[in-house]
Amino acid sequence: MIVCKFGGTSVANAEQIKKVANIVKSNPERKIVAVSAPGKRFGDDIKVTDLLIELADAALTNGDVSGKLQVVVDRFKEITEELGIDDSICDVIEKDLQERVALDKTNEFLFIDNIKASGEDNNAKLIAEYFNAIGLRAKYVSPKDKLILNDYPERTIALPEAYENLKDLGKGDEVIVFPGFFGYTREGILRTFDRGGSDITGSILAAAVKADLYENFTDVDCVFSANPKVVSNPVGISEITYREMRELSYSGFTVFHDEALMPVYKLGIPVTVKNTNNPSAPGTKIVPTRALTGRPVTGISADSGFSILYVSKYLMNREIGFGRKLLQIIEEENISYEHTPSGLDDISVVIRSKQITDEAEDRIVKRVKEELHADDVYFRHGLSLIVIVGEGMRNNTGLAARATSAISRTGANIEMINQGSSEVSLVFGVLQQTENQILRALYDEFFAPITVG
Ligand SMILES: Nc1ncnc2c1ncn2[C@@H]1O[C@H](COP(=O)(O)OP(=O)(O)O)[C@@H](O)[C@H]1O
Ligand SMILES: N[C@@H](CC(=O)OP(=O)(O)O)C(=O)O
Repeated sequence: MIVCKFGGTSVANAEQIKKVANIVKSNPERKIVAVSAPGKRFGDDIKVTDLLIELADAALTNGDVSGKLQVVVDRFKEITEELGIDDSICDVIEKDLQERVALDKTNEFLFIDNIKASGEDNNAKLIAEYFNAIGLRAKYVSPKDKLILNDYPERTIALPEAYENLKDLGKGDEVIVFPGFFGYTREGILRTFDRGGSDITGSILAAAVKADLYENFTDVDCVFSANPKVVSNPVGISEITYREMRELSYSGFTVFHDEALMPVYKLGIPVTVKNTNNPSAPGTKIVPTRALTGRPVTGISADSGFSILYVSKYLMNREIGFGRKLLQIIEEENISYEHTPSGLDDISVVIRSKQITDEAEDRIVKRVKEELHADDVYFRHGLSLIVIVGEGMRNNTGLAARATSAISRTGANIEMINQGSSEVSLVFGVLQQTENQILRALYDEFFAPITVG
């Protein structure tokens, strides 16, 4: 059995949904289809999820609820009309949105989740209806009582019972259309995953039914070795390991959500990233292991929005428990960290900036000074991480030197370097404004064709 996930761009309008139906029809193994909310139809279009967030904000601040609600309904109306299906589904969608907007707003976070999830939920209903209208027997299945999640405010994850509840999905005659991005707690409270989280739903479904393959359909022919929006015509990747993909997707390869790897990884289910607009292209296969080719680097990713906490103290290396106490202060602010490169007398903690408020920053600096008696403590913001990833890097000496000289040729400064102990990644912290320039320089260093001249 194959589980497929169709991203927002693949279900953005009627034309795209018709392509989805053709893809599903062309292989009877495609029994489970996870769908996102309608995404961007063109460059500066707005995703339905973003329209829904605006609607939720308006509902919380007594803004223009009816106008914003209508914009969402109109998106679905347009799709319904162009697909030529019964437009009564639009009344269902409108009523559903009105009910959600009227929900309890005591917990704003959960209220917003409820509104956001309607994009996927209503799109799944609409797509199931379209499949049936064209003779592809299909059934919408709600995540309610099936995709069980942990409780708010923990970071959203599926509980083990979700896999048990979903294990028989797809065993009947119909194609299952399942909304991505959300599930429910044991008490029936709706929660969403992080943005881009329909990839996670697809992976959970693939693991639950022990699928032979998880196909992730998007709008590019494959995963490229660098973001195609920054590097022109990057090399495509035909095969990549889970570990490489995890490193790259956490740090900028938005094409596949990093949390979506875990459920399939545990069972060794292969994943392919394919293009809805060009389904015959082979795509990228994500696999447990792969033969190492000549090229040591598989991909280079870049992501902005990082901060670094620098701490220095003379003889830090002799002080038992210094690192633990420092990380505990960060933990007590409910902040997670990405990397902790260190020297003899200094340590840096790399954190996603969106987690740090001004107040938390002041408290951390004060506590590190007073409780750990550090000589120097400060935060730097506005940083990007550039991550060079490749299974082949382990056996390749001189790679770090090549990377640092390529960066230095751009004139940019390196704020932090970290090599993961798995040795499949090399991380550079740089100033945000130098990110694209460095990414292109590193791409040229490791991927540009060698010209003899
Ligand atoms: N290394 C990469 N390879 C392919 N696509 C990438 C890469 N890095 C970023 N992207 C972007 O990811 C986009 C696809 O992801 P996303 O927008 O989430 O699609 P979907 O709507 O299918 O979920 C591509 O259009 C591309 O711009
Ligand atoms: N619609 C949600 C979930 C998702 O996965 O969307 P997409 O497939 O468009 O990345 C979002 O925008 O975050």
